[in-house]
Amino acid sequence: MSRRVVVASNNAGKLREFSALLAPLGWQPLAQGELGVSEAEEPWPTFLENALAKARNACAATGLPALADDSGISVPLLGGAPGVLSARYAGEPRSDARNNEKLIASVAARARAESDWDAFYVAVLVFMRSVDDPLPIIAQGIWRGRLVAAPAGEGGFGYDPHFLLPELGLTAAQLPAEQKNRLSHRAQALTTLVAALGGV
Ligand SMILES: O=c1nc[nH]c2c1ncn2[C@H]1C[C@H](O)[C@@H](COP(=O)(O)OP(=O)(O)OP(=O)(O)O)O1
Ligand SMILES: [Mg+2]
Repeated sequence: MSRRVVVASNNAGKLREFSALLAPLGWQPLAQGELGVSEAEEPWPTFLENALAKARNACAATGLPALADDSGISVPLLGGAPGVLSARYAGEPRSDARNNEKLIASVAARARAESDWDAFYVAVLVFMRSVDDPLPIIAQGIWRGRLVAAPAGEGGFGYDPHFLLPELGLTAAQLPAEQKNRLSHRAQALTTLVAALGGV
């Protein structure tokens, strides 16, 4: 039996990863853009609230269960920035290239020690069965790494070319997709979410 679920995202990189992650679970992911769902506002200060807003928006528009992801990269040296503002870090129009440039310049201007380049990805996932679901399933994942000034790799999306996994010696953009999908914040959160969902 396949479970139809609207993936409440317009990010092509996330949609690609969710397709790969959900297929083996027997879920049938439908991109919200293909169903005419308009983009949700995400003005909140927490990943959780933004993910809830996205999931509820997709449920309301489609009448189907929805899975939303609000995610970002956090740098302790920068007080946790860009965090929930990761997608808009360098302002409008949104651009991964300009976001990466701003992030690396901000860290390089302040960094004194190697550990100042530490960073982690965060993903909060929300699964809602319907727009009035009183008990959405919520899960989070964290993936620790270190920023590198020189981008490397063609895979992934967003900040991946600058996100090094020190123990692998590769950036997230250099990992084969299957490996990123075993290790990432998004993959960890999805594993937790599916376990919490149980047979519901
Ligand atoms: O695995 C990742 N690899 C690289 N970058 C990543 C990753 N995961 C999140 N990120 C970055 C991209 C974006 O700058 C922000 C997410 O922002 P976020 O609002 O959740 O997504 P979005 O606006 O791109 O699409 P949408 O809201 O339609 O799902 O964090
Ligand atoms: Mg967004």
